[in-house]
Amino acid sequence: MSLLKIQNLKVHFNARGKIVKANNGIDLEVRENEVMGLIGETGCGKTILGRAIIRLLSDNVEFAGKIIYKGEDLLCLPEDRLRKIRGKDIGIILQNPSAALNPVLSVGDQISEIYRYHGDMKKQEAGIRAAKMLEMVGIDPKRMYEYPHQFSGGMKQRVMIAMGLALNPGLLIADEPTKGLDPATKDKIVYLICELVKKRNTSLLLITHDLGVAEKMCDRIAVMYAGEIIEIATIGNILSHPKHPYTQDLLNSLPKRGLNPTVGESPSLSSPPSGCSFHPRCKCVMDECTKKHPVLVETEKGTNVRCFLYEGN
Ligand SMILES: Nc1ncnc2c1ncn2[C@@H]1O[C@H](COP(=O)(O)OP(=O)(O)OP(=O)(O)O)[C@@H](O)[C@H]1O
Ligand code: NI
Repeated sequence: MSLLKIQNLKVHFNARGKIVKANNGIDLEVRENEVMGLIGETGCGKTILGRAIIRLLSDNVEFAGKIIYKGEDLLCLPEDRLRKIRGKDIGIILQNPSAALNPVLSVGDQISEIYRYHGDMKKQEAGIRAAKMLEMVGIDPKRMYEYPHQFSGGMKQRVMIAMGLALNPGLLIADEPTKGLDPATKDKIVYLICELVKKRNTSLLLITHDLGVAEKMCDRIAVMYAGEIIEIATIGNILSHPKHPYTQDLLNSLPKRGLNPTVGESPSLSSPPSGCSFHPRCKCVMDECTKKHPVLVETEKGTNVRCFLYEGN
């Protein structure tokens, strides 16, 4: 069953007269109880997509398309309705917990605030709930009176997870939840998120650079390039039969496969190359790739690819 269905989503910024097409025609579905990974190199539009779902973006932005959550188009909702959905139905763990946490509020108060705002709870009751959430993410509830600067990177990330899941959302969006953590802490955080979303029947949209993390956590993967999705498949198929030349390059850039990153620079989102945005860097480039824009086509059940190598097959 589909929980979130994004249809032809366009998120364009007007940045000093230039139109930055950060998301340019995204089609993506997240099913119930599914972990969907979103991968792609820096600047390709992953964070913007995560934030667009709950419209947590700057004012210089224009949207088009649909973001259907449980049958309702979030793009049509007024701000006050959306504010109630944020956190309650859709939780988000923002990139960089140090910036996302309030330095002058204790971690307990930051979690309590969520319950007081959404659940209309009294201070004491909200405090009890906050302590339970801390315990759930493996933090001694006695530490609820401490401030973010007293916590390590991994602990701050645990607090973010507690906040993201506090109201038991149907969907959790986690933006680079393991970034900057050492390998052992990373593994623990990955394990914790996986365990919690399974236990609570929460779907997860996981944004990550790290294919190793995606491999451990995801059921399916959507690969983004220059504001578009260029391949969607199960994690098994992505790892064993990557179809798009860019996905193949991404896999080859894994340390265990020789660490060969894609040559060339990622394209400008305000003036992308003609035809397929990836053609200037593509090892399989053909004549038509420079002229026509490929569409996302199903190559086999459950695998969709945006590449002329597979069109017409
Ligand atoms: N407010 C804004 N105005 C103009 N352009 C923006 C704005 N916010 C983001 N962008 C542009 O949108 C593009 C996508 O950014 P985004 O943060 O989604 O990338 P990302 O894939 O999450 O990268 P990373 O992996 O580094 O986090 C970038 O080129 C960025 O410069
Ligand atoms: Ni990002």
